[in-house]
Amino acid sequence: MLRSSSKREPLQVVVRLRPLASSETGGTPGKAWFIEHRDGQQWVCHQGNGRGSDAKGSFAFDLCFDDEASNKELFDDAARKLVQSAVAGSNASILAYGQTSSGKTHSILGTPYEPGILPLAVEEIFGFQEDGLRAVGKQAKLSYYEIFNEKVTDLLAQGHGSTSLPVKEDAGHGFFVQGLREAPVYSSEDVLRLVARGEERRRYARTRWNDYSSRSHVIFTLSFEARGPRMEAPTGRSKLNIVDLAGCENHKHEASEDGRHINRSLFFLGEVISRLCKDGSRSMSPIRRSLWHSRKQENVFTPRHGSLEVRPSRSSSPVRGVGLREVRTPPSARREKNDFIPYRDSKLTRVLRSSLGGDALTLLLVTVHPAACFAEQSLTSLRFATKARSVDNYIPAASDPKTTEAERRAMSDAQRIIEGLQEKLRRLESRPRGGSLPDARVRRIQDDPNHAADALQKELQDLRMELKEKERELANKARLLSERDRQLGQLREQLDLATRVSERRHGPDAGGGLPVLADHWVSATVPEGLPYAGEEFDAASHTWPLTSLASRAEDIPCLRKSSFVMRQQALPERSPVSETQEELVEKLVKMAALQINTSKAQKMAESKMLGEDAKEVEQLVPVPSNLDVSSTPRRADLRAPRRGCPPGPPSKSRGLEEG
Ligand SMILES: Nc1ncnc2c1ncn2[C@@H]1O[C@H](COP(=O)(O)OP(=O)(O)OP(=O)(O)O)[C@@H](O)[C@H]1O
Repeated sequence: MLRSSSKREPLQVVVRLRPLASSETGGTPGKAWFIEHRDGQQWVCHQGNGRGSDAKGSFAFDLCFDDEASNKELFDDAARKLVQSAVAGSNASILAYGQTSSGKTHSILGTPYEPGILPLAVEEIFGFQEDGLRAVGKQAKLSYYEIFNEKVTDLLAQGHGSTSLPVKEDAGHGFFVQGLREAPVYSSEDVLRLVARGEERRRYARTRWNDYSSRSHVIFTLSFEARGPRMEAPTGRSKLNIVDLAGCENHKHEASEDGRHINRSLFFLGEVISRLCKDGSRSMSPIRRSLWHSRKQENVFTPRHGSLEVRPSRSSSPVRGVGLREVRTPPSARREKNDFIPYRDSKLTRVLRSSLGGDALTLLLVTVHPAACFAEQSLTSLRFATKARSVDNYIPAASDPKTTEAERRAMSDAQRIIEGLQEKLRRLESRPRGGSLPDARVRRIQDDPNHAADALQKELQDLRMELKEKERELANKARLLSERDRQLGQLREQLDLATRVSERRHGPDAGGGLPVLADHWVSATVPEGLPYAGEEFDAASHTWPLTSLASRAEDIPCLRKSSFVMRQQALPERSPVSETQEELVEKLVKMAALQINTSKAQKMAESKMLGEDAKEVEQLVPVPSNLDVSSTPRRADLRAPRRGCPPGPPSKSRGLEEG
């Protein structure tokens, strides 16, 4: 029911073989894998090609890139459209998975001579318009963090507070990293500078197979907020995640503590993927699926060229010639048995929740090391990739204007609550009879098993009803929210209209929507020490000129000149301010205070990171929640804003003309 307005989008899986250096063959000659285009599909094939004991089979994928493919080709053919979708308003994720040294970081970050997916994506986002994202009414924020040994570290921040950040869950955001820095970015230079800074903190180490091996999962997130010309509150949000997963390692060779953590978190990732495979429909042909079911008892199945292949078992089989090449439960059976997806088992799967079975368009890039000595690990990666092809994500119909942000949020809330209840139900169903129940209940079951069974049955039924009730409640909530959105839209239209009427009355030269206000001082009760206070705020009189707001209009989207023009010279000496206008001013001042304070704080945090001015950062205080606005005209006191001045009372000598 909740997914009716979403579009099903399977995970897109692409495979890349990296070039093989002669020093890397590990004693085993040659390349083990090659790419073949056949039957309108692309295959990664093992050199053994199905013959002899070396045979590993072939795997079909959406796209395969051989060792001659460049990062640019990879980006153009596989990643560019996801990046564009993220800017347009859908969530999108690009995940790089593969064994250590298979080329994940090379594909994601690249080199100065061959930029990878990340820099190419940034170029695509900020470089396609002269005015970057502003031209399309978007603002972007960047976060960059790593998960190392189950600990989240903010790569953009410094100090103790930035390591071991908790991953929390809430109704509005789903899983999120608490306390993570989100830096506003306006150009590709901004992003790449911060990424370069983050890379200095990222954990790399020399391993047996890679001189510069990533020891952590690294997550780059660009969040986009859409804002209309007059609407200060964001009207839409989307995210682009680019994830460079740490490489899986073979325990025989690498038994380090880090390696074990990496393998464990990748195991949980594999578990989530396995549970999400509904029926393996993309990895299994109809013939194979029916054979699977008919031969369930015998368990004979090898994924090879989409056909069934019978192979002698490695282990002893009771039936000669019908061996157990792979013994697996069909995914559909697993799914029926247990609909619960274990996202909570690791931090990695929590933060990737929306990319796996969630609401993001997802590209899984699986990198393969072609050396024969890595054939087993490559095979594991290719099996993982095959499984991932049958995972479906559900993309909200972003292009449908009827699907509001509020509805989308309500839907994901509902989804989470349902998952929680399903988990509760599952636990209850799988609870061992007697053993783990409290003593009193055990006694009751022993005394009267029939009655106890009825009671448990009833408990189950109640839970199911609770689940249904919650679904209904959330659907109502979604309806209410969309109604509220509609009303908000109407109010905005009314405000628009009022502004236009005002413009007509006072003429365009009188300064747009609120001409009579420009000549007034707004007295605002703001706590002392507010970071912007020193620039435009008279701490002694607690007075803040609206003219300074107008001069900041360039920086503050809510005060863009197009929507809030003030030209003091053209205005009458004194004009009355109506109550409604007063209210409007109060709102604008509040919003401006929040905006200025936020951007200031972010800039200061950045300065602190650079170690430039730690004192100023300490002076940060919370944005005031109440601003008392009075409309007393005080033209004689008007002063022009003083950009870049240190905190303190403004100079009395400056005149209006300087504005
Ligand atoms: N497509 C490619 N073209 C040229 N060189 C490559 C390519 N892919 C990988 N390499 C080289 O192989 C080495 C290992 O690659 P990389 O560090 O990207 O592997 P990785 O999968 O990220 O490893 P780890 O998981 O250990 O971090 C690097 O020296 C890299 O430059």
